[in-house]
Amino acid sequence: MITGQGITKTFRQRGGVLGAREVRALRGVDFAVGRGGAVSFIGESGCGKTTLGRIIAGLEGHDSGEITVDGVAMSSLRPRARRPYFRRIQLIHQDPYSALNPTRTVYQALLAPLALRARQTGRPASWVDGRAGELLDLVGLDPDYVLPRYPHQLSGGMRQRVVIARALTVDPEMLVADEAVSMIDVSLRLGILALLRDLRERLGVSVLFITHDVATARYIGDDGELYVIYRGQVVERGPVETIISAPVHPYTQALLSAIPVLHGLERPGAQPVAPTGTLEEDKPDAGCLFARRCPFATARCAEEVPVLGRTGDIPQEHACFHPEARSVVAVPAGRA
Ligand SMILES: Nc1ncnc2c1ncn2[C@@H]1O[C@H](COP(=O)(O)OP(=O)(O)OP(=O)(O)O)[C@@H](O)[C@H]1O
Repeated sequence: MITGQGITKTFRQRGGVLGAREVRALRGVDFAVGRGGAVSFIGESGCGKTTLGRIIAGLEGHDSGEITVDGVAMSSLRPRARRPYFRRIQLIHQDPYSALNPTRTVYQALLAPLALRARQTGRPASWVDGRAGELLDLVGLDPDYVLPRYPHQLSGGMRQRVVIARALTVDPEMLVADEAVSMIDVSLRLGILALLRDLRERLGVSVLFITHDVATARYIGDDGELYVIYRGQVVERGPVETIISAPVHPYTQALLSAIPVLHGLERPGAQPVAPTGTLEEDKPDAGCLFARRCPFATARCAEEVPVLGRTGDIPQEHACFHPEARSVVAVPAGRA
């Protein structure tokens, strides 16, 4: 189980005509991902998703809050002692080409981490070759074809499968997939998403999926949880199917309205919820962060901060004073 409590992160950006400024990338994010579980963080560009993924994978520090891995608080350990824990959390980047060294064959890319793994687990060096083949099989690649090849000789989908196989060399507990299919040809995306779902079932590895596209989040697993994040804050959280079929936060509704196709959810008469303004415009931090763009905001929203939690008989958690399941759905394909 990997958890985060109250994770905050502020970047200080220097330069530019406006001089230095602070960007509050994360404002107290809580999450929990159990063994074999699937959690998706969705939100528009700049909402803090990538920052969160990097913090969870141990690649970026945070200002306050706590990450625990199997009950061990990372803040209680020295940086060196944290490494074996963070090694269990492997990040899959959106660009598989830049993640692989172009001068190394797939065999060479897998050799180093597998040799290290063999030493760590007391296995003979001969184990490495067999394991490389097993891992490629597991990600749906033919080892004989792929092992001697360089990244440029493979398709984008195959390269991403190699990256996933390499992440599996350390027997991870969780894969953090940051827009893992966004740079892959549309025809190959579903295959990668199905692979991640399959790995959850076969290996019990959990998947934390970071995306701006809720339709892809669904494929990771219907049993998954969705976290909708806006300006560094989780505004709605719950089972993926509940949130997609009955979102209650106006920001989630706006996100879903922006999706051109969501098969099976097109309802006649549904009206898209259109947020007003842009992300940059709503600078003030008082009250609800979404208030200035929200079509349903009242005076209360500008003054009081809504806290993530449940109200009434709404099943999912939300941070909104006026939650209401609205019929938002996407414009069917071709009519966007
Ligand atoms: N290293 C950094 N230095 C300064 N500011 C940063 C840094 N990394 C991220 N930011 C800022 O933090 C905010 C959140 O960025 P982040 O990349 O986490 O968002 P995101 O939701 O992943 O967006 P995208 O989908 O475009 O990658 C943005 O305003 C970004 O400009």
